[in-house]
Amino acid sequence: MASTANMISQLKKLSIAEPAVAKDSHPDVNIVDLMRNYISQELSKISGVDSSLIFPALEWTNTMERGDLLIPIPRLRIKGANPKDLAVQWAEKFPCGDFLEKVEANGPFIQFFFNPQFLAKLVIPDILTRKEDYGSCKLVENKKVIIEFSSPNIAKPFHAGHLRSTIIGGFLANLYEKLGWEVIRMNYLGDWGKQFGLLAVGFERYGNEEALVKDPIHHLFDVYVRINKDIEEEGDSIPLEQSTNGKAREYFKRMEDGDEEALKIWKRFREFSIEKYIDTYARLNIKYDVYSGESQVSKESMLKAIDLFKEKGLTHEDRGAVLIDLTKFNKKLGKAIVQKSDGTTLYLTRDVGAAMDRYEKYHFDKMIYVIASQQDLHAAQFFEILKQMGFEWAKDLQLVNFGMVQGMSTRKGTVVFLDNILEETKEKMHEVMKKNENKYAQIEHPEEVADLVGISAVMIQDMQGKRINNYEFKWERMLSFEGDTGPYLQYAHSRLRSVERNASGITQDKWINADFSLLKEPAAKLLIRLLGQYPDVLRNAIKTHEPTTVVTYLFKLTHQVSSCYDVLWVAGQTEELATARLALYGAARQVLYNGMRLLGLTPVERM
Ligand SMILES: NC(=[NH2+])NCCC[C@H](N)C(=O)O
Repeated sequence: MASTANMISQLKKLSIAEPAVAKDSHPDVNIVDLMRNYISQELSKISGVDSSLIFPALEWTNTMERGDLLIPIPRLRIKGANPKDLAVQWAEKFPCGDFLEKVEANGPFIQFFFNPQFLAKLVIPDILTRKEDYGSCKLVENKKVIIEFSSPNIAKPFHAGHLRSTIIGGFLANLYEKLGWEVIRMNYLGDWGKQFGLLAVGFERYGNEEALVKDPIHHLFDVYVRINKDIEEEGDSIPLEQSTNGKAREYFKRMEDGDEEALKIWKRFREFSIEKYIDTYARLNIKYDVYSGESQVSKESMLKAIDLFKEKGLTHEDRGAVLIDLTKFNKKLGKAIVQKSDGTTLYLTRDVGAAMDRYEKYHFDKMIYVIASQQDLHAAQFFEILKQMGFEWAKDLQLVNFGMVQGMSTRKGTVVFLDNILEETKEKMHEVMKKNENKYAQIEHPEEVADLVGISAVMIQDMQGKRINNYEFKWERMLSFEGDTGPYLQYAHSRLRSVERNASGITQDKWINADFSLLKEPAAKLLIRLLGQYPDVLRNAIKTHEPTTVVTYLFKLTHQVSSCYDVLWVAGQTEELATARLALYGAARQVLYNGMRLLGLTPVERM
C-alpha cells in the first residue's frame, strides 16, 4: 500500500464533486467527504452519470453490514434501465484501489466498504490531534442562528415541557456551533401578563424578603398559589374593584402603562429568578447569551405590528377585539385574536413583536424555536402572521417540537421544579453507587459524580427516542447501569479512562505514531469504521434536529468498544501492539467524550 500521506494527497486532488460543505476550515481531511469524492469520480467514469449527481446521492448506512456509504441507484434517475442490473454491473467494475475493501451490489443499491487499514491510519491520528474538535467543520460561512429554548414562566413550575425544551435546545445550540454557525442561545421567559399583577398583590400580602432572596423560584410560586386561593375563596362575593382580582388587574394595567413604581417589584422578581436559573442551567452545561422574555418585547414593534396588520388588511374587529382570519391562508390555522378589547396584548402578538425585535437586532439567518408540540398551532399561527406581514425572513423561522413526558413528579408531590428533579436524581444515583463499596471508596468526590451521572440519566432518557414521541419518566430504568442509559454511557467513558490509566508506561504522545496495521481483528476494524463516521453523524443530526441521531450512534460505539475488550487486550502484549490498541481506545474515548459533550453531558473520569 502507498504511504498514507501520498494517498491523502491523491484523494485531495480529486476536485469536490459537489461541496455539500463550504470548504472545511480545518486543514485536516474529512475522510467521509474524501471517500465521497473518490466514489463519485470513479462511479461517474463507469456510469457516465455526472459526478455532481452522484455525490449527494451517497448515503450513510444504518448498519455496518451495509457498508460505510451506499447509493440507491434509482436516485440517479436513469431512464429505461433496471437499477438492480446497473448495481451489479457497476459494482463489478468499480476499482477498489487502496481506499475501499469491497464494493457490493445489493438489490438496487451499491454498498461501499472503506478499507479499515487505510481508515485507521487516517482517522485515529486525526482524532488524536484534533481532540475536542474532531467532528466539527465549517458547514457554513458567516451564518447566525438564534435558538430559543427552555423559556419557563416565572412564578410557575418548571414542568417537563420546559425540561425537554432545555435539553433539546441545549443540544441543538452545541450542534450548530460545532458545524460553524454563530449561535445565540436565548431564553424567552414567561415574565409578563396579568398574573404578574396578581403576584405583586400577593407579595404585599404574603411575601417575605428573606425567602425571596434565598429561594425566589419556590417562594414566588408559594405566593402565587396562596393568592390564587384567596381569589377562589372570594368568588363573586366582593365588588370587582375591591376584589383581589380587580386589584391585580389594576396593578398589571399600571405595569403595562410603564408605571415605574409598579414595575419595580416585578423587576426584582425577574432578576432574582434569573439569577437562580443561571445556576440551575449551569448544572446542565447551558449558558444563555440572552435572557429575554415576553416583558422585553418593545412597544414600538407591537405598535408597528398592529399597524402592519391593518395596512395589509389582515384584521377585522369583533366585539372590540381585533382578530386575524388565518383560514384564508391555511384552513387549519383558524382565527386568532391579536388584541383584546381592553387594548392589552396577548401571548400570540408578543411572539410576533418579539420576532420582529430579534430580526432588527440580530439579522439572523435562521431562528429555531424549541417548543412543546401542544403549541404547534400557536407557532404555526405566528409564523403565518409574520409571513403575511411581508417579512422576507419569516421563511427562516423553524419550529423544533417534541412530545410529552408522562409521570414526572418528585417523591414529595406532583409539582415539579427542575432543581428538585436534579436533586432527587442525584440522591438516587448516590444510593446506587454506594452499593458497590469497593468502587465507591475510590471516587474522590462521590456527590459530584452522582450529580453528573444522575443528570446524564435524565438527559439520555429524554433524548433516546424521536422528539415527537411521548415517553414515560421511569426512575428505575433511567438510573440503571445496564441497557442503553445515561449511566451506561458514563460507565463506558470512565472505563476507557481506566484503560488509559492502567497503561502507565505508554503515554499518549506515543499513540499517534503507533503501527495501525496491527489493528487487524474484525472487532477493531468495525470500531475504526464507526469512529470515522462521527463527523457525518453530526451533519445528519443537523438535518434531522434529532438528538437520538447522536445518542444511537454513541450506543453503537460503546457496544463496539465493549466487544473490543474481549479480544483486544492491552496488558501483557508487546509494546507495539499495546500502543496501537491504546491509540484505538484513546480515539474511541475521545469520540465518546465529544459526543457526550455535544449532548450536554459532563463525562466522568471514574464512577
Ligand atoms: N416563543 C415562544 N412562544 N416560546 C415558548 C414559550 C413557552 C411558554 N413560556 C410556556 O411555558 O408555555
